[in-house]
Amino acid sequence: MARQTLVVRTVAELRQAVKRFREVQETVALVPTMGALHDGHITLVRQARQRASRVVTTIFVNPTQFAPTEDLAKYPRTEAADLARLRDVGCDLLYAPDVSQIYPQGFATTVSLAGPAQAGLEDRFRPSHFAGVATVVTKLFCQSGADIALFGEKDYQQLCVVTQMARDLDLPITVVGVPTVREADGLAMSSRNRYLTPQQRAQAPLLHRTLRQVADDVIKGADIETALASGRGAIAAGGFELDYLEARQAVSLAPVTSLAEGPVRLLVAARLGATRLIDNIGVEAARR
Ligand SMILES: Nc1ncnc2c1ncn2[C@@H]1O[C@H](COP(=O)(O)OP(=O)(O)OP(=O)(O)O)[C@@H](O)[C@H]1O
Ligand SMILES: CC(C)(CO)[C@@H](O)C(=O)[O-]
Ligand code: BAL
Repeated sequence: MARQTLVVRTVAELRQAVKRFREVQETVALVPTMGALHDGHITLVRQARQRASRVVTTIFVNPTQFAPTEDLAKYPRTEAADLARLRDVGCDLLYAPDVSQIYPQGFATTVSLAGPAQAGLEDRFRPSHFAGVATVVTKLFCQSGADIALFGEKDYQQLCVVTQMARDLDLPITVVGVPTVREADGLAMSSRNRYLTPQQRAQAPLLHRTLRQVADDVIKGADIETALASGRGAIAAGGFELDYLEARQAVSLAPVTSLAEGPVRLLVAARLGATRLIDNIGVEAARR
């Protein structure tokens, strides 16, 4: 039977609801999102249900992680449909705060960290992005008091940043990564996929195909830089504007030049017209 999904919009209501869960010794899992929910998000909620007795999903399009040139204003907002999906999957609570609940008047603190947040990659192209993410995620952790929080590997650098941040700040929460959910043709599910024209949608799976090809080449013994150079060529030939295609140590995100320094993660970001897509795979996982 589908569970009821209660909707709350203030910190006080959120705390009250979580306190009620705690009174009967429930464990609470948090799934932070920006809404426009797809099967990737729903997989996070399903995994959350397996790992905790209560699930809180948050929908908040966080302004501080968008640069002024980015898509904050046009970011898809589909709360009624999102709530229906959350009800179907048995999420207990939707926390959909107004901006004043997260950044009340006079808010003056930013959480920023070195390590994976400054490893280049997304940070090179979105320089204030991870400070915005780290700040809002810290707030959501503190406001909810959840025991665990689930994040998708699709945003791999974000997962590394949040994991490091929780460890560095002794936040009393366990961060759990969930493998990327893909369309049948390999495209990583993303709320931004809906911006793609039919022609761009047909081009988009090339990103994942190229990641797999580079991984295969490296596994067969190719030099990592040579395999990446050929991957970069394929992505450009496929009509993308490439931001980066790089190999990194999977935990620290430090640059790597050989599998011996592994585990190795391949990460890519590229644009089709105005739409920016990201993806990544583990080289060792591609062996399977
Ligand atoms: N395809 C996916 N598989 C697994 N997790 C995902 C997937 N897409 C998003 N997530 C995770 O869902 C959480 C919320 O992400 P978000 O709401 O930004 O969705 P998104 O689809 O990544 O949106 P965007 O297109 O803005 O990047 C993040 O932890 C993110 O990594
Ligand atoms: C983690 C997050 C919800 C913080 O705004 C966002 O970056 C996202 O949706 O991945
Ligand atoms: N999925 C990460 C959120 C962002 O791109 O801003």
